[in-house]
Amino acid sequence: KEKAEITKEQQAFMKVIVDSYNRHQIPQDVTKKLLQEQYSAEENFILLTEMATSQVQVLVEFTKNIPGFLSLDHEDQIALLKGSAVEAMFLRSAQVLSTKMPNGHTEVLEERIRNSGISEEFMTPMFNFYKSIGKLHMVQEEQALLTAVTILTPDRPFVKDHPAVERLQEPMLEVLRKLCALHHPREPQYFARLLGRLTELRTLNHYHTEMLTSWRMNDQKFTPLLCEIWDVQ
Ligand SMILES: O=C(Nc1ccccc1)[C@H](C1CCCCC1)n1c(-c2ccc(Cl)cc2)nc2cc(F)c(F)cc21
Repeated sequence: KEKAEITKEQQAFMKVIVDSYNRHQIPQDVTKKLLQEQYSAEENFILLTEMATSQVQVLVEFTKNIPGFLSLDHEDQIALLKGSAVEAMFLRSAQVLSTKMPNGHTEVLEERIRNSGISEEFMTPMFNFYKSIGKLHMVQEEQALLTAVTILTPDRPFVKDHPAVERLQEPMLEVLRKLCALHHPREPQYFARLLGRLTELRTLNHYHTEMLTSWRMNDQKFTPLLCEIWDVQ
């Protein structure tokens, strides 16, 4: 009989991660701002750099609460954060877009993003990803754990002690697997589909530098933190 039920310690472990994820939410003001009006490409770019900078700070706080993360080699901690920040931002963006909104708001939000200044060629892969995340109807615990699993990806560039990261990621994947079975009992493949989204997320990683440098405006300015995290400037 498969160990289906979530044990007491797994519940405690999950609570730490979900509480931290909820505490470290990006203020939904990016959607409020975007729903207010269509900004120029310049204004949207500034909004993106502000949101992305605060998202990285929030991501660091969230990651510090992942059990065992702070006992990893310090350089590996940096490599994991640097390697997952862009994916965490796209994952968060997808979750923001798939949040239930009043009638018509999602369509307006989508329109504003399409006209934000991102060049046309990146719209399809980006919105395909957003749509595929939306179709999963993830519950909050799944979102929090999926973000933690993304951060604890052992094969990021420059990670030295892979096994140490795997040892942290494995219990997370185990709890996530049980959560998926619990919340999506009629979809036995749900967990596999969820992990498949992480592969799609990596492809967005490849595009992100070009998405930024091809933003419809000249001499894009980045914060020092974003220069660190995004391979720009
Ligand atoms: O801010 C953002 N995303 C963010 C959210 C949460 C945390 C950090 C960043 C930007 C907006 C986009 C429109 C201009 C202003 C920034 N954003 C993106 C997005 C991010 C990076 C690149 Cl390269 C392209 C698009 N996809 C989004 C989907 C949403 F539902 C959405 F609401 C905001 C979204």
